[in-house]
Amino acid sequence: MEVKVKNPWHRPVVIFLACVITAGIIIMVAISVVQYKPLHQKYKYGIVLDAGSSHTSVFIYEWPAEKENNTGMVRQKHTCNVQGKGISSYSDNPMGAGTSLKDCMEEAKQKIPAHRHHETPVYLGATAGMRLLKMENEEASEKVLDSVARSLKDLPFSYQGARIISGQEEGAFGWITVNYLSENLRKPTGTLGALDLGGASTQITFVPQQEIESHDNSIDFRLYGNDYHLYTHSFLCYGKDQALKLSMGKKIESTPKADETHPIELRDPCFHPGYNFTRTAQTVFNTPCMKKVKMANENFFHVGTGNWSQCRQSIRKIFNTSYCPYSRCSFNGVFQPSVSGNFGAFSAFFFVMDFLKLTNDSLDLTKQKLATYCSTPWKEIAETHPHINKKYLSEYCFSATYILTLLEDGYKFTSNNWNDISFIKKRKLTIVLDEADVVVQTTPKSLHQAEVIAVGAVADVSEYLHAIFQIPSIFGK
Ligand SMILES: Nc1ncnc2c1ncn2[C@@H]1O[C@H](COP(=O)(O)OP(=O)(O)O)[C@@H](O)[C@H]1O
Ligand SMILES: [Ca+2]
Repeated sequence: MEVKVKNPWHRPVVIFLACVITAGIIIMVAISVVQYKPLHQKYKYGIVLDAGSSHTSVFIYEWPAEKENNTGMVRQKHTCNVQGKGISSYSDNPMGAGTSLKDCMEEAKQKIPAHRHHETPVYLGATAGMRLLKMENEEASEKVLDSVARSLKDLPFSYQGARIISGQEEGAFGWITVNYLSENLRKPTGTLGALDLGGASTQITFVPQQEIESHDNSIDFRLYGNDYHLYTHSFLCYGKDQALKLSMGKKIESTPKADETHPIELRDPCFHPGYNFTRTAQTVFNTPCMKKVKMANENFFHVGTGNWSQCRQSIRKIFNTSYCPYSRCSFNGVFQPSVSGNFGAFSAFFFVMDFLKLTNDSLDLTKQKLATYCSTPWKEIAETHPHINKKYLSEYCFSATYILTLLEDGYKFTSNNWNDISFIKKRKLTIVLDEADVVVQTTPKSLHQAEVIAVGAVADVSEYLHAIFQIPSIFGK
């Protein structure tokens, strides 16, 4: 006979187990609810590194994965400034270039949800600092690029490339950015020309009113269903840091030595009275922008005299306007149609003019204010701005005078069209995507490749970024 043994623990165990299972279900539901939210935010991301001559910035873009009403807003979700100098400064320690990106890329990992990492494209574009390093020491420039590439490939993101972009591309990107910012590409109204002042190069890009006489200065785009025919030029060595070296180099070469035992005293009208520093000639001549000189190991005294009109004269000497193989030139024999329409001036154009509060004046008033500023004693300037980086602070007089000379004597802006230039901070980039066909193409010689890109309407930003980064292949470089 079978005896049913009554287990006294049976009911409590069942109750206990039921409780545990219920609690488990609640916890699991709670976890999935919490996780459900980001999953259903459905954003996509892209990362672009702008490796400038003076520093590298990391931009994270974000846009809805599924476009509602066919419109997708792309926003710059986050910017991170890489600590230290630009990647081209790592020529003696290439590994350091890759390492320098670590903190910002760690931040990118935090800002982008983990489940999106693998599909997030990451691009690095290096500008004029690396162009100069490549001219000076190609092997070193390759090592630096290898090092940043390796560091980006080590991340969970989708590595798309790290390369030096051409001056033409840089001009084109600047123009596209300025016009995206002002939503001009979506309106039938005119576009803004773009003026970009970096440390090592400067770019001018606009829709010309006359025929482009030199092939190298022409780019053709199709964006949002409109065709654009642009003039662009990038002046290598005419960013404000290289221009300062060019201008100081010229002064040093024409300064007589009092005697063999004393260093040269460079009396510099572009620096404030009372400014006085000892420098090595190496800091001026260590650039492929100038001929190597013998005195590179010598010291010189850099002494400010604060005279705006003399400063202007000295800066004019770095622009060669004595020859022009075309109907019109800006300087150094470079073709340029006359400037027309409105311009957005950004990067160092903005930093400098904004610091000096010179963004809203007439050309004449700008000159008057600048003359007063340059003649202000260095002690007074330094006391008024104790928290501003001393290098920037000491150079604002030079930088602003250079900006005026470049715009007036170089690009031929006049007091009549000076106020067509708006000094703009690149605001957070917001790109509105609807059925945006981003098509980029250029001269007939590489039309084949251009057509390949032209076939597909750009569905989302990663493709837009891709298209942008493809420009060089269309340029046939
Ligand atoms: N707050 C500031 N004041 C003055 N100059 C600045 C400021 N911030 C950045 N700059 C300058 O802006 C320039 C930026 O150039 P960068 O983009 O690094 O070089 P490039 O585009 O030539 O590769 C540099 O000359 C840098 O010193
Ligand atoms: Ca730049």
